[in-house]
Amino acid sequence: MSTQITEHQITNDGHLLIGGVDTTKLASEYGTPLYAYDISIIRNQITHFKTIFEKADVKYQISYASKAFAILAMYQLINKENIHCDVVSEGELYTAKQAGFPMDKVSFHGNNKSVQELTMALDQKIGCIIIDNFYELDLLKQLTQERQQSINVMIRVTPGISAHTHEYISTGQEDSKFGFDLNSGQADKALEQILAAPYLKMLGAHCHIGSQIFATAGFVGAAEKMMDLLIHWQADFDFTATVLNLGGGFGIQYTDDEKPLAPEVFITSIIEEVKQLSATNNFPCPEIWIEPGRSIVGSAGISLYTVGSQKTIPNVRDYVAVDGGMGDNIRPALYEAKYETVLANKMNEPATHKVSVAGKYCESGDMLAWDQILPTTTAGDLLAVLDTGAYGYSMASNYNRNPRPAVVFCDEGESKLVVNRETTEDLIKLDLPLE
Ligand SMILES: Cc1ncc(COP(=O)(O)O)c(C=O)c1O
Ligand SMILES: N[C@@H](CCCC[NH3+])C(=O)O
Repeated sequence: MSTQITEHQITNDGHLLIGGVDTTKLASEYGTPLYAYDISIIRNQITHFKTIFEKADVKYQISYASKAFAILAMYQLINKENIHCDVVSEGELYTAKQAGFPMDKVSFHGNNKSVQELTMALDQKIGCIIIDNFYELDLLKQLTQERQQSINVMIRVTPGISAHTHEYISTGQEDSKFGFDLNSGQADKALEQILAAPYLKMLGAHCHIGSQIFATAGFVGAAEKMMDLLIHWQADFDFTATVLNLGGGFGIQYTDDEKPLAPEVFITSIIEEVKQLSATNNFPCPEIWIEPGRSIVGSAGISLYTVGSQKTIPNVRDYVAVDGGMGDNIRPALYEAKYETVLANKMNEPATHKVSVAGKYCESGDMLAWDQILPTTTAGDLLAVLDTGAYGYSMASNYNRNPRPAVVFCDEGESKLVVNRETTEDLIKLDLPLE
């Protein structure tokens, strides 16, 4: 069984609890597949991040990377925790707005923001636009000039740091679609243009080296390069940045053999580097922003499925199929991501069988987990995939015309439905008949 589940999370009759709620009750009340979140984990993680900065006595901002999980209730939850968030699309910005999230606490990311998106950001007077490229910079100069409206900006820089993670989620290397390249001087050119633009208020620089990172070296290297950049900007452009945004990417534990560093290890090493370079260069210590996504929501969520068919190939493999798969969690198919699973209705039964958990989609690659040691599995059992809170529901699709699952928040033994299950009628809502 996963080391991440303690005896407090199991009922006497062997049912997995989440946020104090029996998962078998969740399944019968809301159906499966179902995303269930223990929201105390989200709150605690945010408090934990805050405490690290407060102990270090530096100015900081935590900006939740909402792409990890972006629904109305999530924006409302993080607003209660009084942190910022970043959005990457009109849809995320709209959801945050509808959730009543304060627009001045929103930053906007993206490597190809449309005129419509930039206009919406200006209409909503959001906190900051993180400019990614010269095309966007030109658009924003033009729009702010026409509207005679000022807006805070930062630029995203690719610092030339390779994070040791899956290449699809590595973003800080020079050869990346994101950001202004540092080595060729693009970042300096962007700064000059911003300083000359009357309505763009430059806060500082941003970088994000990648996601699911397990070592501090990349963050420390990025902090060093970014501080060098800010010091150079002060010396050569007479511009003193007030914000250094070092992005997200802090890795979490998905499987027993992964050993991620605690957030304090990452954050403390970043803070120390920034503080030390500020002091030695007589540069005012900038406000340090981070953009954690996965590390805030990942371990708070599980996906619940009902077991259906099984297939045994003698001397090869036993497959157990569930009623969801790559439509509600694309990560195993996309990144070969690994998860731990449990039989949520048989937590006290001995785990004796090695099985691989297949989804129901028409793709051989639609597997949720390989080689799981579970109790004897029968049709109707409730299977939980653990730690699916980040980039699970947010990357869900309707492939094979499967409706997307419902989402519930659980806390202190109570559950609340926060996203309805899609229906088959919903699936044809946008379709138009030929005749
Ligand atoms: C700019 C930016 N910030 C923050 C994040 C959040 O990363 P993570 O969920 O790994 O913390 C991402 C996604 O990788 C990102 O692209
Ligand atoms: N979607 C990725 C994370 C990186 C995306 C954000 N830049 C994942 O599921 O691991």
